[in-house]
Amino acid sequence: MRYFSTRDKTISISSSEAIIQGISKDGGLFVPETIPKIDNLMELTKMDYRKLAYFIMSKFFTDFEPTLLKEAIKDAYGQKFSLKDIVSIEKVQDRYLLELFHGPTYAFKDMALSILPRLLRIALKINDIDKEIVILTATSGDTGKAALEGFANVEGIKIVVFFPEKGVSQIQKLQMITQEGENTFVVGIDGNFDEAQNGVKRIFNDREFKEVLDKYGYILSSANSINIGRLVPQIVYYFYGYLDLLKQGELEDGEKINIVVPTGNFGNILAAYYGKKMGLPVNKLICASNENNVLTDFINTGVYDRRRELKLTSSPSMDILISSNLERLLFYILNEDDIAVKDKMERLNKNGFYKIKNINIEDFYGDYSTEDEVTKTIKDVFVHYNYLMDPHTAVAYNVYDKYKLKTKDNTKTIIASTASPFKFGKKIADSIGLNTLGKDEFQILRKLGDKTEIKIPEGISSLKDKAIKHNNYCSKKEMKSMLKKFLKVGEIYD
Ligand SMILES: N[C@@H](CCOP(=O)(O)O)C(=O)O
Repeated sequence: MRYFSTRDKTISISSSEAIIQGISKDGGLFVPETIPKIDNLMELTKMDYRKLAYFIMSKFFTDFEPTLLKEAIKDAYGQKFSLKDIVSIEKVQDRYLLELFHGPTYAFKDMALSILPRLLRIALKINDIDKEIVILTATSGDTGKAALEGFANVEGIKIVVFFPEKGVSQIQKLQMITQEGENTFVVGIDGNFDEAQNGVKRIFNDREFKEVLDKYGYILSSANSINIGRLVPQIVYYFYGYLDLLKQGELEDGEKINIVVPTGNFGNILAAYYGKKMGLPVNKLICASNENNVLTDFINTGVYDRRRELKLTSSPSMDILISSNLERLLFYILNEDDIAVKDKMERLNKNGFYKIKNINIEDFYGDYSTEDEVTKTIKDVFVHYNYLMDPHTAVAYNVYDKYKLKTKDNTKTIIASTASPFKFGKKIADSIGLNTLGKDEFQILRKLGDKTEIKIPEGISSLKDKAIKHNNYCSKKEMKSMLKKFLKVGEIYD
């Protein structure tokens, strides 16, 4: 399988090269030359998560030696996940919540970032590269910790995470700044996620700086879903969720489902889109946004317009106005026209918006939730169904409620449940009516655990006593110099 850039199909590289590069040198994202097809789903119901992961990933990562890929999958989806089945499906009201947060950092990002480090190391060997990889990551809260956890103490790799200092929850911040590992570097920036992501992309596109890094034996890669090595592992759990419902007799073979995804950078829902194109029987992909509803507007009007104020909400991982992975969807809805994709991306970069005439995007439905609707949903679902969900999942749950009201569509529906509620303790506690006045985050978490009789995840409660390991802060303009300081590269280090 070869991989093209969404902006230049003459760029054709292997899957291992695409995983190493992360983002194409022309700024585009790598897409597979064809999307493999899967039929006879009933056959796959016999597979456990790891076997299914291999079955799917091996179709995309075709230059990976089968035994090495199997070994990477076995190591990745092991004891770091609290469930033998890695994910779980919970029926709440009339829908199925696909819980993706039983990994080491309690967010769905673990599903891919548990294996990306292993894929990267194999990819380096395939391409006979003996340089040190510097993983550059911009996070709005969940990716950062999942990347740090995945890459910490991995030989030959350094992991650098930039996060919006004021744009993540207290637990998300603590998870990152207490990260151990000499090869880890965490920096809070004075901007928002989009500025962090733009800063990372600027560094990726800085040819001169990359030559300097090369002189010091470094090459850059990405842990964000712009990396195909992040996207492909995220396809697996949508098949797994469908097959689990098939096994349970909740679905007939071939019966179509809707999939609702709380969406920010578009990597998670795009994985479901790939699943649909591969043959997963999907009716609608419901893209659920918070009040940063740039994607809702795009899906409904064909206009992508980031010229609006970025709102800080209770679902910080979705506080994004530049959804990077939408570029891959554009590639398909523009009939794989790389020139057209390049033009739209340049317009977005220069003018802040672009328009797709006669947009053909019937695979998707878009809507959003206000903060008040999120609060009400968290409370109502807890009170009526005794199910506690995090704010991102509540966005998806509420958007699905509105979808059903509007369309009267009764297709069975999976909702991606993307994070543990205990990463957002104050919001959840306030939503269900607990008194949090004058209490610190850990007192609130204890109160929340007592009230709901849910055990606080060990990795969250233990943060209370963890030492702060990273105390770095910079302006969005100083990201490159912070990186140079960490890597000890550049004139002063020559
Ligand atoms: N929601 C993300 C933002 C980056 O998304 P990614 O899927 O491209 O890593 C976060 O939590 O950082």
